[in-house]
Amino acid sequence: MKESARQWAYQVLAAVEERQAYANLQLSHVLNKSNLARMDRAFVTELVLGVLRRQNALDFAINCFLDRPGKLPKEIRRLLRLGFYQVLFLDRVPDAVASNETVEQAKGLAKGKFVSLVNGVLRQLVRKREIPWPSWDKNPIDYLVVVESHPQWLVERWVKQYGLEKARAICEWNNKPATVTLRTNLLRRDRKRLLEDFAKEDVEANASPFSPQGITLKGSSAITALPGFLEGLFTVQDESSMVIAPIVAPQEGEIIVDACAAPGGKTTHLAELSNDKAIIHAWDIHPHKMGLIRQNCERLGVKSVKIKAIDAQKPPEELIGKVDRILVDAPCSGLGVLRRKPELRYRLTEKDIDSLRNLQSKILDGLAPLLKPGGTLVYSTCTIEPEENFQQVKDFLQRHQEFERDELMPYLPPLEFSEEEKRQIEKGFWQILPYRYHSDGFFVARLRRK
Ligand SMILES: C[S@@+](CC[C@H](N)C(=O)[O-])C[C@H]1O[C@@H](n2cnc3c(N)ncnc32)[C@H](O)[C@@H]1O
Repeated sequence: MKESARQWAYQVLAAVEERQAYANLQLSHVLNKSNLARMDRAFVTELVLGVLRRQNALDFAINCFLDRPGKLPKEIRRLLRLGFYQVLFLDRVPDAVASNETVEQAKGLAKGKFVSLVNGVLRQLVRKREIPWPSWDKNPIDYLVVVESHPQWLVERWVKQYGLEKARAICEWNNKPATVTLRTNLLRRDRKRLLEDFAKEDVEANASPFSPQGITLKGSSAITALPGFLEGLFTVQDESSMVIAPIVAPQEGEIIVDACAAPGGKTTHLAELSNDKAIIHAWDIHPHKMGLIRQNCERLGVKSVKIKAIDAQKPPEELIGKVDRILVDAPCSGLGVLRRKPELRYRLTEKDIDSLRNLQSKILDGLAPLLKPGGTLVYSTCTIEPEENFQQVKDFLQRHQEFERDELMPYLPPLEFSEEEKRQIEKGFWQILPYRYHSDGFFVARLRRK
């Protein structure tokens, strides 16, 4: 039987929902197995990420056409989400094709019992198209929950923390497709030359303002097929993440700890910035992630990294007082990267934020004694929750009077900071909101042992 992009998309969505799989990992797993053409692969990706980004809106629309929405079996709802997404959000798929293909798929689900319901609901949608969406002016919270598909608790949290307009900007940004950005491997190329290599191969790419190593790609490219991938001339990294290693500012000959390192994006950056001549300890609690760090180091030709499975809450005692710089790129709720991981918003709860906050403070406490006097501690997360960020740092400084905030501005890229950002940066930390620079959301603080 000919493989269909829609069937693969359904399968990935089922794995995300039933087995709590990560959509991006499941997509690459499934696409590697399939014999789909390039365009069809892009279509599967678009369907999966699009349906996850718009899940609440799709459910709201589907429910408008059902008498008893609660009775709809899960697999039929999943299929209808796919059908509705194509009709409501994809201009290039004709309505008739979207409906017919969805009805075809319904024949293979729930013993074909819902074919006529699926058919009826989709025909009505195509005919009527009017969905009574909540209005931004009358009920902004419902609007963000339904139209922008974010859970109520999160919307309320962001509105309280950031106000309505910013919360809306964050939610809207989370539903945009993510761009691909690369970091030039300074050990092997400079950015100008890499951009020239790309231009010769007709790969559209631009220099990023975030980092002298950063490159933004136009459109979606298969990364492993880009010129220079196998030779390790670059690595994939979001622009916000590229900001962190320069803040650590590693120097040749120093002892550096990257305490939460896997898969090694920032470890290899630290190695590049120190000309591969520092001693970089790359730790992560999960032994199975060691291979990822190793692969990245090998492909990029990095030799100065010592990889070990270590719980950063209990680091080796022999390093006490010996380390020049520590990076804690902490495990966090990841709420700054929802455009890359759209399913996360439906999985996280406020309790998760509390337990992560606990873990983060234990990791910071565990690592603090390793630093030499005058040493640098950089704490970063890819979330925008104050408890995991500003408050975490404030609490740490309360508990550890031997630490103080350090100057941050000299280490930052030359962006046009808002007044609010400048005020933060003066205090030694910076919260990047995801829509602000069209990047991932990130937080970073630079501290110094007195
Ligand atoms: C945000 S990710 C790190 C990303 C990485 N720095 C990079 O740039 O590629 C956080 C990492 O912390 C690790 N982690 C969680 N708990 C830890 C602990 N107690 N000690 C060390 N690592 C931990 C997770 O396994 C995860 O790989």
